[in-house]
Amino acid sequence: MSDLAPTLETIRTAPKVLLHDHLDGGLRPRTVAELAEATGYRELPTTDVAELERWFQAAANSGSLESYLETFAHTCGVMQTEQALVRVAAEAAEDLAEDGVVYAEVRYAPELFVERGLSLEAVVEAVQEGFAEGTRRAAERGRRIHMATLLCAMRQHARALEIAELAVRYRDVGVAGFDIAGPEAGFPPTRNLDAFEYIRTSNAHFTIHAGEAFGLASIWEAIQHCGAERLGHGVRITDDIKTDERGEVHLGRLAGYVRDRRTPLEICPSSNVQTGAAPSIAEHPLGLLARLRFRVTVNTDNRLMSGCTLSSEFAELVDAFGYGWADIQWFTINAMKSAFLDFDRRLDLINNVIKPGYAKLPN
Ligand SMILES: O=c1[nH]cnc2c1ncn2[C@@H]1O[C@H](CO)[C@@H](O)[C@H]1O
Ligand SMILES: [Zn+2]
Repeated sequence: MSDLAPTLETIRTAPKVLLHDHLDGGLRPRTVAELAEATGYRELPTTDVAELERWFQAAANSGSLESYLETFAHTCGVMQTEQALVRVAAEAAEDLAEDGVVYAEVRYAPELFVERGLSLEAVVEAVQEGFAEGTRRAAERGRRIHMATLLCAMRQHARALEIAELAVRYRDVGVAGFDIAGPEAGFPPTRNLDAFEYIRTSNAHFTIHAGEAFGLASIWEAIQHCGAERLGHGVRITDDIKTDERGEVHLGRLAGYVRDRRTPLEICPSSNVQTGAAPSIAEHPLGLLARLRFRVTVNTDNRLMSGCTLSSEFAELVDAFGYGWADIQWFTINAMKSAFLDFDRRLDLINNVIKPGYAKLPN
């Protein structure tokens, strides 16, 4: 492994794994503008591409999850046709592959794309077609990426069981799991118990956005009542970790449980700073959680709203915490171990793509 400190440029060449990325939070700014024009969406704050890019980041930089989420009205607004969905999904696969991501689970809520009459099935099929197309185009440029899909239900709507059924119905064609997203405060995960039970009894996988805008109660419900396999964000688990006067760290029972069970935390540093879940990257709880050997993974959440890539998230962590290549490989293998992919294929990616990739980094 290279002795040189990782830089944005070299991180881009290393194989990476992404578990938490929203399709409707990752559009290219130019695509938002072009799709608005093509589909007759008139609500954009501006049609100038550079201004639009700045607008999304500034508007998402709001300090609260609720106002952060308002920016999605515009991305979802331009994603109401099959063609638009195919294009957005294809570009997502291409952009991730170009950034050196070798395995990605990209999520979205099908119920947000039915305003102009698409069925939930048509939405899923369009996105799968786009992922296949983007994967093909990336391969032509010598980039291999495996794209998997997670279907989200929105916490504030009451369609979770229906979306869970959809996820199971499409599991053999690339839908790897289920999630709930949207505002956390006031919408505890237990409102959707029937959906989670359906997923579990179908031997399917799910993660839950929990411990981002709301604290321990949300994480506890997600894990102990719903049976979540992973936590979307989960950063508020630090509310159950105390450091005493001597500097010794003590885990409460829930934090201990999460660490003992190796429950993966899908941490998204820049997004957390924007929504106020963390004060800054340098003070982000990821540093403590990684030091305590929680199963930490690094993710983008919304590349458009945060103006980030997975590589830029790692580069920020390198600056803030002094991480080296061994740490980046650790986060990457953590993510690959936690993926909703068959065990033999996870092992294959770890042994035949990730480890050799880090072994031959430039030095
Ligand atoms: O960090 C987040 N926390 C909760 N919900 C989110 C986050 N980022 C995006 N979404 C929500 O998930 C939907 C499906 O992709 C998006 O439309 C957005 O409303
Ligand atoms: Zn998210």
